[in-house]
Amino acid sequence: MGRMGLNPRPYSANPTDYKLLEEVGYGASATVYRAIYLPFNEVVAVKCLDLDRCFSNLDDIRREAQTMSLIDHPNVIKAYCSFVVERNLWVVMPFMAEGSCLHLMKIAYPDGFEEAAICTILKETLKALEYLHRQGHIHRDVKAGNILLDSSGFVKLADFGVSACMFDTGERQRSRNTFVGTPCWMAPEVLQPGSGYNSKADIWSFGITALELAHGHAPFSKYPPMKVLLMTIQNAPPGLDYDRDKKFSKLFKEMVAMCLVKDPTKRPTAEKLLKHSFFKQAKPPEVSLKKLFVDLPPLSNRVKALQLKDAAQLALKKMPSAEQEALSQSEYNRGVSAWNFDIEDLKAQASLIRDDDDLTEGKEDDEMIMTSTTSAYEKDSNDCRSSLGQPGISSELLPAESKVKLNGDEVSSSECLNKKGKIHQSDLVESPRPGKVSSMKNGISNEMMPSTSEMDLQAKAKSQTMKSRQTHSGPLVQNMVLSHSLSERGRTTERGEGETLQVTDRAKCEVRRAPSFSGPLMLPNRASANSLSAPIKSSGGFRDSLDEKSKANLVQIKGRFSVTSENLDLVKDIPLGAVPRRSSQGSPLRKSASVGDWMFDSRQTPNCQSSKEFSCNSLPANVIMPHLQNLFQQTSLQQDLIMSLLNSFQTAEVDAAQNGKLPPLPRSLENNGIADLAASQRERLLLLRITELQARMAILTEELTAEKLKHMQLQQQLSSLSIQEENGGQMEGDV
Ligand SMILES: Nc1ncnc2c1ncn2[C@@H]1O[C@H](COP(=O)(O)OP(=O)(O)OP(=O)(O)O)[C@@H](O)[C@H]1O
Repeated sequence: MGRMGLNPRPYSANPTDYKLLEEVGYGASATVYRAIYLPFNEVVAVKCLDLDRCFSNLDDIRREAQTMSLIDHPNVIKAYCSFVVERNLWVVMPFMAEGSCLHLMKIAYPDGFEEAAICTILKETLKALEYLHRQGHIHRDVKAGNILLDSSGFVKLADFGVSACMFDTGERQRSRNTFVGTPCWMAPEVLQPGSGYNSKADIWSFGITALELAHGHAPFSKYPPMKVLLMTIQNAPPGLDYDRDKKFSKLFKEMVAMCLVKDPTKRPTAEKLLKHSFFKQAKPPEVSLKKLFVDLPPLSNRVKALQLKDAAQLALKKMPSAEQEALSQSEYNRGVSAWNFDIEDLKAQASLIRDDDDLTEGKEDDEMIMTSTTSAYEKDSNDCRSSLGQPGISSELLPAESKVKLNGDEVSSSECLNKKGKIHQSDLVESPRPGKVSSMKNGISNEMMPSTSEMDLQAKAKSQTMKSRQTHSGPLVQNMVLSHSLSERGRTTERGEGETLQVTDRAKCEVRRAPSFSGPLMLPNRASANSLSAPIKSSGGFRDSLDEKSKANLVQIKGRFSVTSENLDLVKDIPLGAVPRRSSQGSPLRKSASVGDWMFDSRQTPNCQSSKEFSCNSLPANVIMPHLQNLFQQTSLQQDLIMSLLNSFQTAEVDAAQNGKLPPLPRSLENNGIADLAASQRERLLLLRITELQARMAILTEELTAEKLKHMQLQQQLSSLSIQEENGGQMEGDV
C-alpha cells in the first residue's frame, strides 16, 4: 500500500514517523487518533483499522484504501497513505478538527440543528455524493457520523469502509446483495437482498441523514435493528411531517420527501437533487457552520465526555451475555424484537410503531435532563445525564451512581455530570504504541448480576408493569440477539431498586463493544463502536441450517430470517388473528415419539360436556369446517417452522461439536479467563432453548389434536344430520 494519491508531499509508510495523540473517534472497526506527522510537523488523523474486526479481506480493504487515495474532491476525505502495523491498517488522512456532525449533535445539539446549518451540511454532502457517483462509487454509509467538519466549518464525507464500486463485477458485485450499511440509514432495496441496488441507495441514506440532522437522531434509531429493517420495508417512508417539524420550510420537507421514495427509480440523482431550490438558500460553510462549535471545548475532550457517557450507559445495561440470553427467554416465548420467529407478529408490531413514538420518547429523554443549559458544554453534561436513564424510566429508578474506569482511573457518572468539560489532559490517552491501538480501550465493568433464574423471574414480573417501551437499538450480535427489549427493561428497573452498580476487574469489558442500540446488525466479534453506526452484514447462519427442501424453496434471506416460497404462501393465507396461541388440554391423541404417528389415548376421551358443547353449537358445519381446516393448516405450518428451528439449533450444536468449536463466548468472560464457565452456560442456554421449543411444539401438537378431534366430531354430527334428513325425507315420501 504505502504512499498513495496525488499529494505532492508524500507521507511515509513508517509508523514511527507518526506520533499518535488522543483518540478523536471510533467506529465499528476502527479507532481514529489525532496524530503528528513528524517529518512535516503536521497534524493528521490516523485511522487504525483493526483487521481482526473487519469483515473484508485484506484485498478489499486495500482497494478501499486505494479508492480513498484517488479521491480528489474538497468534500470527500482522502487518504494520504495507508500501511499495515501488526494487525492494524493505518490510514493517514487530513485531521477534521471538529469531528463528525453526529458527535456535535450528541454534545451540544441533541434535538438537531437549525435549518440553515442543515442546508449547508446537506449541500456539501450532496456535492460529495454527486462526485462519488460520477466516479462510479456508491458510498453506502451516508450518515451524520460520517460527515466531518474542520475548524473552518468545511464539510467532508468520510468512511469508505463499506463503499462499493458500481463498475465492479464478480464476487464484489455479488457482495452487493448482502446487507452493508447501518440499518436506520439503509434504503429498502438494500435491506432486501437479491433485489440489487445502485447509487440511489445513497440518496435514501441522504434523506435519512437530513432527518437525523433535523431531529438529532435518525428515524427508528431507538429500535432494535431487525425492527428497523422491517419498519423500513413495511412502513410509509419517514418524513418531516410531525408537529415538531413545523419550524422547517416547505422546500426542505419537499427535498426530503423526494429522497425518501421507496421506489429507487423515482428518487432523483445527486446531480438533479443539487439543483433543488432548497439548496439555493445554502450559505457558505464558514458562515453557517463555524458558529456551531465556536464555544465548544476541543474535540478530544468532547470525545472523552461521550466515552464517559457511553460507559455510564453501558454500566447500566451491561451484563454477561449468557445472563442476557437467559433473561430474554420469557420474551422469546412471545416472539422477541430481534429474534422474532413469528413473522406475522413481528410485522404487526412493526406496523404499530409510529415515528411519533420516537418523539414521545425524545421528550421523556429531555425531561430527564436535570439542569438548565447555561453553556454549550454544560449541555453535554446534561446530555450525559439524560443518557444515563433509559427513555421512559424515571431518574429514581437509576442507580445512585455508576462508576466507570477510564484509563485505569475510576470515574463515577456523577463526576462525568459535574465535570462540565473540565477533563484533565492527564486523563487522555497519550501516545498509544503503534500496532497496539486496539487494546487501548477504556475498560468498564460491572458486578456480577443476580442469578439467571432470579433475574428472569424478576424481569418477567417487572416487565409487566413497565410502561416505557424498549428504546434501545443496536448491534445484532449473534450472542446477544436475545438480549433486548423486555429483558433490558426488567433489568434496568431491578437495578433501579437499590442495586448500586460497581466496577470490578473481574467483569471488565470494552465500552465500544457494548450492545449499543441504533447500531449495526453484526456478526459476533464485530465491535459496535460508534454508538450509532456500523456496517451490517447478513449472517446467513440460519440459511445454512435449513434442510434441503427449504433451501430449494428459498426466495429470500433477510438477516436471520429465511422466507421460502413454500411458507410464504401459507403465511400469506393465514389470517393474523386466527393463529391459535392458547394451549388446549386433555387431548386424546398423543404423538408417538418413536414413529411419529398419531395414537389414540382412550383415557382421555372427551367427556359428555364437550360433546354437548358441539351439539349445542349453533354455527352450521359448513361455516365451521373451512375455519377448522384453516386452523389445521396454520398449526401444521407452525409445527414445521418449529421443527426447522429445532433442527437448526441441533445442526449448529453438532457442527460446533464437530469443529471443536462452541458458539462464541461472551467477550467479557473470555477476557477474564473463565471461558469454561461461559461455555457451560452457553450449553445450558442452548439446551434451555431446545427444551422451550420442544415444549412449544408439544403445545401446538395438542392444539392440533384438539382441532382434529373437533373435526371428527363435526363430521360425525354432519353424517348423523344427513342420515336424519334422509330418514325424514323417506318418511315424508312414505306419508
Ligand atoms: N479524519 C478525521 N478527523 C477527525 N475525526 C475523524 C476523522 N475520521 C474519522 N473521525 C472520527 O472517528 C469516527 C469513526 O470513524 P469512521 O467512521 O471512519 O470509523 P468506522 O469504524 O468506519 O465507523 P463506522 O463503520 O461506525 O462508520 C467518526 O465518526 C469521526 O467522529
